[in-house]
Amino acid sequence: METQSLFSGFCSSSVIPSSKDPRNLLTSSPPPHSYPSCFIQWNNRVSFRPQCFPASQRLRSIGRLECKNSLEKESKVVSGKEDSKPWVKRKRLAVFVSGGGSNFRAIHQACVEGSVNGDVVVLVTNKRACGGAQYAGDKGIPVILFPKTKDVADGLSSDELVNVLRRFEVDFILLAGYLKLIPVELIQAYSKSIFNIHPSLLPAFGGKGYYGMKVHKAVIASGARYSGPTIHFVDEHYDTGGILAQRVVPVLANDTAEELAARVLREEHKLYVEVTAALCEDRIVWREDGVPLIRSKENPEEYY
Ligand SMILES: Nc1nc2c(c(=O)[nH]1)N[C@@H](CN(C=O)c1ccc(C(=O)N[C@@H](CCC(=O)O)C(=O)O)cc1)CN2
Ligand SMILES: NCC(=O)N[C@@H]1O[C@H](COP(=O)([O-])[O-])[C@@H](O)[C@H]1O
Repeated sequence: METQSLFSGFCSSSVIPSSKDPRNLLTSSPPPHSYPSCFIQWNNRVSFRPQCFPASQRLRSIGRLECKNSLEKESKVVSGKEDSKPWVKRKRLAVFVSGGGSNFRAIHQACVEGSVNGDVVVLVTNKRACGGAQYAGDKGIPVILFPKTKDVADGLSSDELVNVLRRFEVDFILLAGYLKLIPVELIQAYSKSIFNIHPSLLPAFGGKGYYGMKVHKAVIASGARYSGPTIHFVDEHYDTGGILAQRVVPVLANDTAEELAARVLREEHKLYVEVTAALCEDRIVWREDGVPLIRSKENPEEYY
């Protein structure tokens, strides 16, 4: 498999191509001052745009790129984890963030440590300098800007994003603090394969306008005695997809929104790793009334 033809992605130490010809995408020569239009450049970091690759050049498989100053080589995920669960293909994950990305980091670390039978192969964000994008860059995970807006002219369109995620052979999409509406094109392309974590017990305190601290302030103002994270399937509206998992935390009488947010976030990290592990082990099942359940890893006869 020709490395040059398959180069894709992001490396903070990437040596930028001296020409648009994909075969010369990787050189050891010093990067040109201005990058070809197919590369997204910010904070001395670069990512790629799909125009780099002729439509005929389908990327068959993309291991994790090891960022090197010399010629980069596409490398399989060398972790020995591939045979940790030989009966279940390691899943390829795309994570979408808009902020600090603590849920993204928890999921990535669980993948690296082996508790999740998967790999984060691409990060998608609408905020190029957010903490999640910084972390991805440090870990050599390709970063993609989405959506394209007047302020983010180098963001991808919905169709471009679908194509790029297909090229990365993404199995599941995990939203983790992503604050833009996922378009119907992506939902149709990844049916029952897009998940979101929301910081309240849906259906309460969800929908347009309910994100971040706004959620926790509303919970406290309501007098609710309990809150907690919800992980749900993503449909075309905010927070209305089928609920897959929840955890409950108390709301204390003197809680500030920040204290409640921190308590919920700690549970989010645990819950998202647990659900992602189940996803990557094909343990999601559908009850006859259409409610999604998780099959227990310890006791396959039990569901929750
Ligand atoms: N198609 C879907 N897209 C998204 C979903 C979803 O369930 N279906 N979940 C959200 C995440 N989310 C709650 O979990 C959420 C995010 C943002 C908003 C919101 O009101 N956003 C504002 C804009 C905020 C900004 O740009 O800073 C808005 O749309 O006016 C509500 C809920 C991710 N996408
Ligand atoms: N409605 C969407 C929403 O409010 N999502 C929330 O944004 C935070 C992202 O934190 P993180 O960037 O540290 O993972 C999380 O608390 C998540 O539940």
